[in-house]
Amino acid sequence: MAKSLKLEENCFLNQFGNRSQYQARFNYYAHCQRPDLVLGLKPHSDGTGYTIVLQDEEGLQVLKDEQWFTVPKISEAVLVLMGDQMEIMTNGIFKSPVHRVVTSAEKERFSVVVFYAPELNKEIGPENGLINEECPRLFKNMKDYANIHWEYYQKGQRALHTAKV
Ligand SMILES: O=C(O)CCC(=O)C(=O)O
Ligand SMILES: [Fe+2]
Repeated sequence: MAKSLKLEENCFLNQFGNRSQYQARFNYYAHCQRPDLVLGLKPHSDGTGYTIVLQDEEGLQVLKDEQWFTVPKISEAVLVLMGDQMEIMTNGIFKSPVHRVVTSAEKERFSVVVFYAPELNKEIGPENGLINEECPRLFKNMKDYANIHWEYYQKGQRALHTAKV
């Protein structure tokens, strides 16, 4: 990811720190008789650096231009979703998408999700190499963004605006 932005190869790894955190969540979505009324998971963006998703059935949807797009099921493929903290570190270049999980009347669904986040109490912020006259700094340096994200998540809101300059 750093190379794709012509940055020093370890720059994001350095921001995550030596004690960066991996957390795994195993999700089970039962089939549901009223998928028109019931979501598996409400719309949100992740407060992580990035998130790795393995799904056995379709159901995950990503919001783009006010439309929901279903992530296709590709066997043996993992999906990597950018989280809010990568949006901050890339000064808004990599977008942390709003996503949700819908239910199905026919199929149950399992997913394994790994959340990768910077170490606790580690300051992160936009890479200097991505800030210039044309692209001014969009985000502040922050510590423990995941905690702020969680407070907003519980209210069904995004937290990214709290990191804006
Ligand atoms: O179950 C999934 O595919 C995604 C779950 C998810 O978005 C999350 O746990 O944050
Ligand atoms: Fe998520």
